Amino acid sequence: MAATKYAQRTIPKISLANFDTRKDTIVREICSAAENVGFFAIVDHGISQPEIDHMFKASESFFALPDEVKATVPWNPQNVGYEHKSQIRPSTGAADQKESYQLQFGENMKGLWIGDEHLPSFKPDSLEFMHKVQAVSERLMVCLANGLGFEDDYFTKAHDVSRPDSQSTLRLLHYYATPRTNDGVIRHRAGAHADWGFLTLLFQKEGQSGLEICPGREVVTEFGHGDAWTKVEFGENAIICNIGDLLMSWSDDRFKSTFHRVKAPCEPDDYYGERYSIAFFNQPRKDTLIQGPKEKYSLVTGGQFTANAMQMYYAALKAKVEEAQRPVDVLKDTMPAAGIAAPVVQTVA
Ligand SMILES: O=C(O)CCC(=O)C(=O)O
Ligand SMILES: [Fe+2]
Repeated sequence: MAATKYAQRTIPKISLANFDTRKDTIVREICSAAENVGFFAIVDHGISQPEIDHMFKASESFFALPDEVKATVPWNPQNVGYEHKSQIRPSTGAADQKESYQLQFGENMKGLWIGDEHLPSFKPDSLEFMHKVQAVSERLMVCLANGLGFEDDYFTKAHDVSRPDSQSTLRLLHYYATPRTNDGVIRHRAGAHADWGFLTLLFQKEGQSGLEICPGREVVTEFGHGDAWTKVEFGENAIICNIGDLLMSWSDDRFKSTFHRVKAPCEPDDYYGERYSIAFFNQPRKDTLIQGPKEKYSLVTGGQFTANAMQMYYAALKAKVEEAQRPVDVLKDTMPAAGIAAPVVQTVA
């Protein structure tokens, strides 16, 4: 197999310290990163390392539960719950070798919080962490709105997590250790993709590397296959942020939604151990009206945008699976792309 090509690219690291007095500088830095790379890291964001470590501990405790206990909170198309090895990406046509548990703030979680008898403080601890990540997201939303010429609270109102139908999602991820065998099988972790939502915030653990990006989606090959990738490596106190497809269209393509992946370990220097990460997907309310300041794309609601994205996703996946001559049936139980709430009726038979 050809060695992966890598390119040195600078992924900006932006401090949110003294936000109120430095707001103009922070807006400039965030908008420039969003326009040029689509990825940036934030530090001095106000969530302490012990708070992040505590959430990772909760995540590890959840994934360490017996399979039959995890099966009591199964994933459903509202994009909540537990799944393992069920997410097939259009870029690979094969399931990611991971398990994940998705949590939301509102009514979609009914019956899907792991029971107190298994993990007593899991729900309150997770909700507390989610509200902290939401608060950081709201600062970024103020900057992004400001940069696009909208009122400061334009995006925060569209992502109000106190609404019962809020769709923003915290996703706990656990990638299994990959055997160092030389059998030619690629064990995908998170196959190359772009996120469909508004803005993703990602927490990683020191030493558990693997996240890579391939910017310039308009010029790279399909899903960046064969293109040059860049490793995303920051200390664990940094939050990695990336623009999703929704914000790309909401900004008339000014801000870039970028291909990224967690590399399938296959070369000697790759990281083969297990990896835990935590992603927070900001998703707008279903009734939000979405249109960029230049009206490049027609007006859609948050709900319509999601449904369109889902349709495109399943069409791409179907094409990939057919190309690999596997029965389309395998799509029946697949979960949708990252950060998106699927419609209840799936579009692929
Ligand atoms: O686990 C990671 O580091 C990335 C996950 C990701 O890109 C996603 O779930 O959308
Ligand atoms: Fe992603």
